[in-house]
Amino acid sequence: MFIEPTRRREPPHLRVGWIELICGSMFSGKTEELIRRLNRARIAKLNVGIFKPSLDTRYHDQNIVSHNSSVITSIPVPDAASILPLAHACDVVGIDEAQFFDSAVVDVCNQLANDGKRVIIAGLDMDFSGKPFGCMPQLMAVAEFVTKVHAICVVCGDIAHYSYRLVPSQERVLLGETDSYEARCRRCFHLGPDAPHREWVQE
Ligand SMILES: Nc1ncnc2c1ncn2[C@@H]1O[C@H](COP(=O)(O)OP(=O)(O)O)[C@@H](O)[C@H]1O
Ligand SMILES: Cc1cn([C@H]2C[C@H](O)[C@@H](COP(=O)(O)O)O2)c(=O)[nH]c1=O
Ligand SMILES: [Zn+2]
Repeated sequence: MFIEPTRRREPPHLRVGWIELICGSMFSGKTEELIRRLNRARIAKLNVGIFKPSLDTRYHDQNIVSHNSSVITSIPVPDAASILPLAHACDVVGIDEAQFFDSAVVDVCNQLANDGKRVIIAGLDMDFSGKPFGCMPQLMAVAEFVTKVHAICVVCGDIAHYSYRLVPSQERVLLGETDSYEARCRRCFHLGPDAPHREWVQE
């Protein structure tokens, strides 16, 4: 488990910020981990701002919802630059679905951290074809802390780090859940549609 660096309450001109990146496949717990860290920052009575790309309206316009139904309210923004003015008064800035943001998201995170804010940003590191997604590689490079979380392969039960697409679309952006994606390990990802899913085992 990630142990948060302590944030002392220095005067604003002495504050040092940083970037924490949470990455992994779908169903790996990125959103749960983001919500956990943001809730703890709120318990510490820090001013927390939470943002997501307005493109992602899967469950709710404003809420960020994990696959396990943890919820936190966020501000949907059309692009990364829109975060800066909205985060002005924040001590901690949370950002979900980083892979959908434009390339300015890297500068935005750097500016926020340079301004003394703790930035916690979560996103898919690979798309459905196993290629690095959007600005995630750049974010990994500039973040002080990178946490890679893993799902469970629904085919064989091993650790999964791929998001396998179950529908034929080749579009990079295709919003969806278990209807269109499943978590798979390296071996089962490459087995494709013929992967033999294990049966449920009754105790
Ligand atoms: N294949 C899977 N592996 C692990 N967790 C899964 C899987 N399928 C569904 N889940 C659920 O998804 C939750 C994680 O959801 P979430 O934080 O939204 O993940 P992410 O943001 O990485 O997609 C887990 O706690 C678990 O309840
Ligand atoms: C792999 C992959 C995923 N997506 C979409 C599917 C979901 O709507 C989000 C990821 O959500 P999560 O919080 O990580 O579960 O991204 C996509 O558009 N393209 C892809 O290749
Ligand atoms: Zn597997």
